[in-house]
Amino acid sequence: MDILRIATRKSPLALWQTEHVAARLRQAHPGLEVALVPLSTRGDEVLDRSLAAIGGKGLFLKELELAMQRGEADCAVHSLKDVPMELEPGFVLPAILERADPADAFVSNHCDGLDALPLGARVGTSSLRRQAQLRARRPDLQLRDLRGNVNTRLAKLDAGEYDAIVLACAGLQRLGLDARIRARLLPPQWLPAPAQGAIAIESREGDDRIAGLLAALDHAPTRRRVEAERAMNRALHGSCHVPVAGFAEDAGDGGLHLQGLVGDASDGRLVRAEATGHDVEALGREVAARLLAAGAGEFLPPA
Ligand SMILES: NCc1[nH]cc(CCC(=O)O)c1CC(=O)O
Repeated sequence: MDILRIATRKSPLALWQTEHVAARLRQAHPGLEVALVPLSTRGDEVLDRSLAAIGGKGLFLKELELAMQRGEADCAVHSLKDVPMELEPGFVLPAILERADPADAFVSNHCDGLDALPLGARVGTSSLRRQAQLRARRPDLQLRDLRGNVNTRLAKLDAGEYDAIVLACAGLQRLGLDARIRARLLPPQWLPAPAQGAIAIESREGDDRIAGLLAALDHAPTRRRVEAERAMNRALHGSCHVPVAGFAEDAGDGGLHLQGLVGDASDGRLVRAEATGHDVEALGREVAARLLAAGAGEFLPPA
């Protein structure tokens, strides 16, 4: 009997996403045995410093890729927003699942939204992208670091360390925590991370049997949208060290509308750009070029 082994991180959200992929694969391929291979990654272990500070592209991917290289797993499940713009050589993404809610969530125990926060309120997020957009809208807020998995972050909010925190709606919904979402932070004013809300499956390049099994879960409209967002981010040399946001949606005529934003997490200056097009790579590069023409280069690390 055929068996497919899926490498996964061990956080509750990663395990939910991998169980979801496993269930979809069993449904698509009756008779296929699907097993999980849970692994620790450096991104999960280093909680005391910000991800931007410890650096290292693909902090959440490395150990999973090593397991695939050693032949201990056939594929790995990721949140696509955590996958670097350039994959490690020798790996591919044969499946990108239909996108869940891409929006960021405002979570608080006493306020209904960002504008309702009292002057000088404490807001927790370690994401430079979220910090820049918070500063732009509310320069008075005190921004505080907040790391750890979704449940850890909620526990710190509940313990009173923050007046509000910002998380991805998709993660909260997957964990059955929708009730914690007090407001959705929405485009065009607030943009999510490129590919937020999309799950991707990675496998070894040239492993056509595995890629063929995984491809049954690919959702072409989602792939187009997130590829436009990632092409923009790639052209800006974006990573978790850079406050870049991007969001593509269907323009109606088979084309896509892509909005992008680059900001400064320390002073809240933002540069925005948008464009519409059919070629996702060209569209991503076009929005990146417009952002740079509008001065985004000042907020980006030297190329
Ligand atoms: N950076 C961590 C991370 N990676 C993916 C998600 C949420 C799920 C998704 O975007 O698909 C989260 C948590 C968060 O940002 O609140």
